[in-house]
Amino acid sequence: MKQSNAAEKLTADQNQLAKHAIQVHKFGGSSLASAQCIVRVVDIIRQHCQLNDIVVVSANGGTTDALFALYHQAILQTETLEISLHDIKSMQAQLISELLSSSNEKRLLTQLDADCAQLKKWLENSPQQHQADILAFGELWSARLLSEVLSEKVCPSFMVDSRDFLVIDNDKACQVNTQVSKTQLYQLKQRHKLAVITGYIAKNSQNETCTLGRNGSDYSATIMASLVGALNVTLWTDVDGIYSADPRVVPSARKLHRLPNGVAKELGRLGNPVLHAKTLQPLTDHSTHLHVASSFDPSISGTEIGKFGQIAKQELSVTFLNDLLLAQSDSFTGNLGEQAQQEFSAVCGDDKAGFIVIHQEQQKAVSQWLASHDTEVKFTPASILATVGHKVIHHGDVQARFKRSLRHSKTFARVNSPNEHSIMAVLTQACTTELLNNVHHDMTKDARHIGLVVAGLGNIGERFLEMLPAQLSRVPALENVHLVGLVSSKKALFNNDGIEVNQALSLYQKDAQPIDKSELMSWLANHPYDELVVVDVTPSEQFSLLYEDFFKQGIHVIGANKWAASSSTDNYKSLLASAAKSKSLWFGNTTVGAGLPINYAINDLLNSGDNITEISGIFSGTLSWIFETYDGTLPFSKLMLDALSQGITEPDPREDLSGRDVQRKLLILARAAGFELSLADIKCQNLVPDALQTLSIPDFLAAADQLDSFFSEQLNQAKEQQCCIRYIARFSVSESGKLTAKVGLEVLSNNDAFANLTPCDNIFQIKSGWYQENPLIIRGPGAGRDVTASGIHSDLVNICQRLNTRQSQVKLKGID
Ligand SMILES: NC(=O)C1=CN([C@@H]2O[C@H](COP(=O)(O)OP(=O)(O)OC[C@H]3O[C@@H](n4cnc5c(N)ncnc54)[C@H](O)[C@@H]3O)[C@@H](O)[C@H]2O)C=CC1
Ligand SMILES: N[C@@H](CC=O)C(=O)O
Repeated sequence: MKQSNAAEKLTADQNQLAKHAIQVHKFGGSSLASAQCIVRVVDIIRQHCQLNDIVVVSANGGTTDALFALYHQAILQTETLEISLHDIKSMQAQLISELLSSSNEKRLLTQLDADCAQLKKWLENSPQQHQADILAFGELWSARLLSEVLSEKVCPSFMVDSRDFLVIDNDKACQVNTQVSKTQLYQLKQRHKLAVITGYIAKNSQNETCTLGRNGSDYSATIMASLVGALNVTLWTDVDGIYSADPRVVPSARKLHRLPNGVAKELGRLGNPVLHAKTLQPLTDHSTHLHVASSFDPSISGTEIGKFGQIAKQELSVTFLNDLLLAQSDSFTGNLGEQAQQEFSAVCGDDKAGFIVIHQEQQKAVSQWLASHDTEVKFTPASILATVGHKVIHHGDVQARFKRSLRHSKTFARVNSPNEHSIMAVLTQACTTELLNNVHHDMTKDARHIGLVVAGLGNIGERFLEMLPAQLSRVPALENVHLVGLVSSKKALFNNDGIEVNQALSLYQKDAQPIDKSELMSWLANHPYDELVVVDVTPSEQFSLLYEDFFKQGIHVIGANKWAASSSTDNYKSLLASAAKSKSLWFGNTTVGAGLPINYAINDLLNSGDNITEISGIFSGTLSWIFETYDGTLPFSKLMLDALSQGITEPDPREDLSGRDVQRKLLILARAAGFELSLADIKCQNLVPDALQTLSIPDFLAAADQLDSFFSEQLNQAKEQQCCIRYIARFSVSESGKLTAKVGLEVLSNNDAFANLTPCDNIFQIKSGWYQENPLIIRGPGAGRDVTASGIHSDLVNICQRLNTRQSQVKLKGID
């Protein structure tokens, strides 16, 4: 969940901090089914509630079913009534005893005795008259117990029987008398205490108990939210969100992290197992957000329902309703047809073709209605299969895809819903699992939405962003990638609805806000995407220290930054282990050789069973460019400044001249080849004189001519032997397993393979079991804006291809 606003155990006087923006938390029966579940709920309340909030509860799991069974036994006057009553009482008594201290336990057991005596009386004497009163005990017991446990363990709490304030004017349509209910609720509220209120039950205008129908507690929660103007309602349940299809039937269904209100309502109407048709009704007038979250694993972000921008509006889902009736009659055409659709809240209908689709239990009412119009009707068993999405009926491509996905099925008709959020196929046979899976696949392409955050908006980051719009529009694997974050060392811009890629940098300049590490991590931890990829194009060690946290959150990383991959052996191993544990992907092909596929080649040899014995070459684009160009005509320092202005050096060129950058690259490759070593194991020749090593970057650049005499001397000596100077990296492993690694300036014959590169090119020479006599050579541009940014794009495509084929993990009832 987004916030952790823990309610400490506070006395009344300490409660000045109680916040005013009320949230409603509703816990379903499965979340309260056992003492263990209730302890989990208490923990959630401790983490997520404050004293002004409202907690709404269903009956403890299984209790409403047991009360229904009691009621039916009472009607049938079966002999098992006594035993069943005893069972239900024992279950409650056990929960009380397991959860409460002895004095409160005694008090609640006495109340339970009294309740059960009353229950018995009603069951024996007048069950039909008291059906709702009988069912109401479930919520009553659940609320009473939870509020006692909270008072003992978390904060002062009190229980409210919703029949003391919630008035339903019309039993059938469950119309709330808002004015009366609101006034009475405010009278009942106690300052500085957390209210635990019964869901599912209310009273009618005759002051009798009534129920809000199956799953009515969700409806109770949203009614209460609308009465108190709550900002958020969280439905804590046994699933971790709403999926693009029922995940028990469609394994490739993916979680919908954000659903626009209208779409959620339509899903509820058309059979979504989590959302119920009435739940969203009370929330139409103001901007309350609804969350669906798992009480079995509150750390998983669930589904948020509310007002969202473009990306959330792109989501498509598929749902179905079986056991319906197709009713065809002349009376269902024209105005009368429209009237019939409204009268029976038809699932769908067509007033030109003359049919409506209704629930089976409405058959009698429909027949009677038609009899009064003296028309005939034909009823046929039917089902509907629908694709649901924001204003989906207006999307020609979705219409065409839906039609195509149904090409092998016998479809009676296709109908657009009047609210514009669904296209329904009416079938005269049941919708099968196979059909649902096929249509889901065709409609959603089992697509996963991938959020992209770019950190580091300098030389390479800027070029990466310039290339991004064209990449997104032409590479199929990037179809569902959304740029959602831009981060520099001081500021960040985040937008869950996506940052317009064509204006990314100007939007960043205009809207970015200062950010610290904890704000950054909090945003990243709460992103609403199936997957999040962070591209690290900073040169920052600080930023690389966040990788561990990224991996713990399941975030994927593409790094051009070399710090993490060349950090200490312990840290490197721990990063690999964290990434593996949370299935995070970590790509860093551009850390060595920019866009050249050197890391891929090494991985491939290793994965194919080859043994690498030697890696050597020129690994620095900067040093390649400088030494290939340096013939004594221009001073060395002039060439270095030139390389800096071309964007091929590190932000501080001393990283290159000191050999550190090459040392890191050699370490990265040796590790990729399967060897365990650290930077200290690689001898490094530093070409920066001591006097220049500690200067600021501007001071170093101003004093760069102090480099010249050393290099001119080295060059002249080499020339005398018909040779040249190059900065070379060498790694080798002997037959006995001894590792040797060094980077430094070497004098090479002018004919050497490393001596004749195009300036700025890198060359990598690999010897292995398979490439012994004739080594594998990879050569090409190894630094620069274009090649590095395109190398990062290549990593992004690779990551997205892998992520797109991943199945989402459905969590039901907290089972891993
Ligand atoms: N220039 C090249 O040819 C290649 C560069 N790289 C690597 O790419 C990375 C970026 O290089 P350039 O773009 O040339 O550097 P740059 O200095 O032009 O840009 C770096 C950007 O990172 C930002 N930054 C610094 N610390 C940060 C932090 N803690 N959090 C967020 N942002 C931060 C800076 O504000 C700046 O916008 C470096 O790690 C470099 O080693 C890798 C391969 C080739
Ligand atoms: N300065 C580096 C840039 C890439 O890592 C180089 O020249 O290779």
